[in-house]
Amino acid sequence: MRPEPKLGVLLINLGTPDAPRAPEVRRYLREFLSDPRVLDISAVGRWLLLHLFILPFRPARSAAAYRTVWGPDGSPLLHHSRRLTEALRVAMPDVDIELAMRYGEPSLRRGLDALRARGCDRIVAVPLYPQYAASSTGSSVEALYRAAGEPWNTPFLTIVPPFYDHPAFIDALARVGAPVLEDFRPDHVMFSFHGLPERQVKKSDPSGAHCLARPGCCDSIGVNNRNCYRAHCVATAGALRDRLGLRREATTICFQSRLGRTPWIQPFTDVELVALAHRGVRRLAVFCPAFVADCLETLEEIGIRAAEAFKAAGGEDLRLVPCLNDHPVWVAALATIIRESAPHPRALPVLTDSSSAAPLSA
Ligand SMILES: C=CC1=C(C)c2cc3[nH]c(cc4nc(cc5[nH]c(cc1n2)c(C)c5CCC(=O)O)C(CCC(=O)O)=C4C)c(C)c3C=C
Ligand SMILES: [Fe+2]
Ligand SMILES: [Fe+2]
Repeated sequence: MRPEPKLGVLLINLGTPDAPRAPEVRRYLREFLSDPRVLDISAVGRWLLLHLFILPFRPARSAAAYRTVWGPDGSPLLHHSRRLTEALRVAMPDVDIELAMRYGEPSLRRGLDALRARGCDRIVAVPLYPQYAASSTGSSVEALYRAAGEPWNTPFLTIVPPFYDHPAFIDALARVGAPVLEDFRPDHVMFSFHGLPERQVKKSDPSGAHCLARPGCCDSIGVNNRNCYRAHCVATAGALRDRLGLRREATTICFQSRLGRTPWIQPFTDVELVALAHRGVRRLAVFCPAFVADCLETLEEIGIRAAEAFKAAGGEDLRLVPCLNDHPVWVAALATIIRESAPHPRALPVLTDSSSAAPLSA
């Protein structure tokens, strides 16, 4: 008798260094920034940029930044991702769940092997990036297909698509954020997303004529910008703003964490912070809805550095709204998102001798 297909879930996040020290950060950055989807320039250009300009200087600086947010359980990104995995195991006791990272450990290969060892031939993979970017989602999916294709008996994959406007995701963001806004009483709310080179946004536009071609190109999603990271971010921010009942004028959408001299998508978080303070905003709350887990980019870049910059420009206080992490509403929302994508063994009617309405042979 054919065994019941066993479903496994693989949660995938970006990855993080093993320790907040220059050698470990260098190893992490080398793997991350050697990815042609991240530094999408010629192989020679990437090698030169990495080895002449980034790896000699950035690891020490980034390691110092990591040290300011490193906890007793290590990197916040890994810590929160592990806790989410544990909580999801409790919420979905009928499936096996593993965590994997695109770069570093636990690797995609390790996660897939662990699921296979437990008999999971069908795997639902969840890239934990709400908005699509070729350098985050695309890279994870490409590496997943490669790793899944290595063994003799390949698993059968279903990949959860970007969930940037999924009502359960938006609702979770709102439920985590609302008590913070209630307590902090900001006079302005910022939605700060990870940035992306403009070139990468344009490459996701199959027409080559829509993305970043005119102001407002990201205000709605159609066939040409359906994979546009910036349009996904605008959709997340708009849905969250509406769900929280905020006025458009009391909010700002912006993009943080740029690297190098190539043009990155605008407006920039560090510029907007100062402009808001100069316009008289005193209390600023910041959501980071591109990240489901708190990490260096939220805790250090916004929680520490942006807060200092805002106050130096005349602001009174900046409050970082925590990421979804392992909050119970997010765990429930993620379970919903996964169940909606999971292949149901009997989702499609199968015609067999016993189930077919008409006899096979008249
Ligand atoms: C939200 C999804 C992410 C996209 C898209 C993304 C693109 C992207 N990132 C870099 C460069 C760096 N990012 C770094 C950290 C980092 N990036 C993301 C997510 C996305 N990146 C996360 C979750 C983190 C935090 C990891 C952690 O350990 O906490 C870093 C490393 C830190 C540093 O040295 O500043 C770099 C570098 C590029 C170039 C890029 C797209 C082209
Ligand atoms: Fe990044
Ligand atoms: Fe766009």
